[in-house]
Amino acid sequence: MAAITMAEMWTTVGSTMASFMFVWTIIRQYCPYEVRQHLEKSMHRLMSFFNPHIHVSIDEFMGTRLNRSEAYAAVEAYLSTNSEKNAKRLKLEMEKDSKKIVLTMDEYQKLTDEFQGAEISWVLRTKSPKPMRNGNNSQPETRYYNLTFHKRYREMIAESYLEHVMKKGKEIRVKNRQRKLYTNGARDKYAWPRQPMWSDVPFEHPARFESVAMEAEKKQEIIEDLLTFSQSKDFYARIGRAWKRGYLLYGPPGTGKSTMIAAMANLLNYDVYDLELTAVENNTELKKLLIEITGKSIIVIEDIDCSLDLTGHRKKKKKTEKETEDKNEEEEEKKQTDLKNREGERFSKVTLSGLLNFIDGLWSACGGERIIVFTTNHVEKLDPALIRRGRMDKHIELSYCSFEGFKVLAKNYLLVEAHPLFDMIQQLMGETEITPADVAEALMRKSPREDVEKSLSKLIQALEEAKKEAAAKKAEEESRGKAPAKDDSLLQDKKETEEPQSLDDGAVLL
Ligand SMILES: Nc1ncnc2c1ncn2[C@@H]1O[C@H](COP(=O)(O)OP(=O)(O)OP(=O)(O)O)[C@@H](O)[C@H]1O
Ligand SMILES: [Mg+2]
Repeated sequence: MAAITMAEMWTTVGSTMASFMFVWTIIRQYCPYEVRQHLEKSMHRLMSFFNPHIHVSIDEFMGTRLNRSEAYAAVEAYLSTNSEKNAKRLKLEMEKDSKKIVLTMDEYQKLTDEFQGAEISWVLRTKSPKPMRNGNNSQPETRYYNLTFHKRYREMIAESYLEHVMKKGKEIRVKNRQRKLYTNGARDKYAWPRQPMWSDVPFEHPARFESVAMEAEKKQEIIEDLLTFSQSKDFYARIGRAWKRGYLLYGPPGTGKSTMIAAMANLLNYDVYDLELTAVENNTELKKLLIEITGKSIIVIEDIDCSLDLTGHRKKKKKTEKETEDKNEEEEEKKQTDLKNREGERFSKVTLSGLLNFIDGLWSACGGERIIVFTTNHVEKLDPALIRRGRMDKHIELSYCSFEGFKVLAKNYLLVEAHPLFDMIQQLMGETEITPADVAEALMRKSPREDVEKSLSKLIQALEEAKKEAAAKKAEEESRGKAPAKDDSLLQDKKETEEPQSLDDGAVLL
């Protein structure tokens, strides 16, 4: 008897639900949008009166459809790890600028999360946009995440959980994003519509610190320095300094300066902005470029000594030299006008002070978390003001290959850690200088038949040649040294008339 009553009850519930759904479908179809909205709102109000749960919605777009909400993207990333493990209906997505495919929860899939003892549930829903006045509904549905939790956790969710979701979500997005290599050199300034200040390509350099030939201790010190910097947001805020750090990489060509920059970017997961100073017209343009640079980036100025004449040295003003100086200035002016007029000639007015402002003036703090790297083959040519600590905080010399450096390359290129020929290589390396680039070239396999022994022999040959060359050069220098040094006095005079100039240098002509 009871079973029959139960069955009857379910039939009644079922038919009531069916009637309700039927009526609701008719309402949805035939009721004007405003009435429907009104009914929905009233229903929500009625339900929330009895419901102990709080709902928070996070829309995909803010204001216009063009702005995808940062919060939505962060939630999506945060939930992606949870979805991969727990959701049954997933969607595969590959976001613009992301190097990884992401599995996100599908619409109406529910996911639960736990935080400080609270159970939180997330659902991805869609909502139809408001129809236009003419009744057309051309806009697609928009998505939003709905977050539900019990009202007793209200404060905790608002104060800690949402912050936790945003932080974790942003971290995941940074990890998954496709890093970029930007350059300012390839822009046509007169093109219309205007081209962006920086053009970019995906940054895919494979260099790693493990493969950089360098003494282990020195390498470790650089790695620690970089990691400490990237984790010191609070420290920099506390001491009142912009969150940035300058590195000066110097050494002969082929010693791994550019390779190290790529390794730095890969270690920290930063973008790289390769700033071509010769393509920057003036300080204002430099400032504009700087504003566009986002955080988590390495700004690189390669061969700073060649980029601009930024040494800041100028002739001493002696009274007796006044006339010559005037004449020189006239000539210089003429030279500049000639250059300006020459078709296609670039005229850069980037000054040393402009560059210094770029590095550590008021403008340097915008964007946050950035590393500035200068590379040069001639550190002695640079103005001390440019590379003093605080601007270029860490000076790293990359020099000729040491035996320890060679062992890194041998392990990397030949997969060997020891070999009978190593002793001979060590001895030769103590007698002559060879760049890591030359060692790498010798160790590079040129045919499938080349084995370890052959590669090491090629290196020994390269070392012997380098030794011979160095001996020949030394002999030539010695023979020149014996000849009367006719230019020495002149050189001395020149040195005396030069002195470091203050930073208010004028325009520099390229
Ligand atoms: N320290 C190193 N460790 C590993 N490989 C190196 C190292 N130095 C040079 N190489 C190899 O030599 C090549 C040239 O090196 P890289 O371009 O980094 O030199 P560089 O110091 O930037 O030279 P330049 O001053 O001419 O710009 C790289 O492709 C790399 O394979
Ligand atoms: Mg280089």
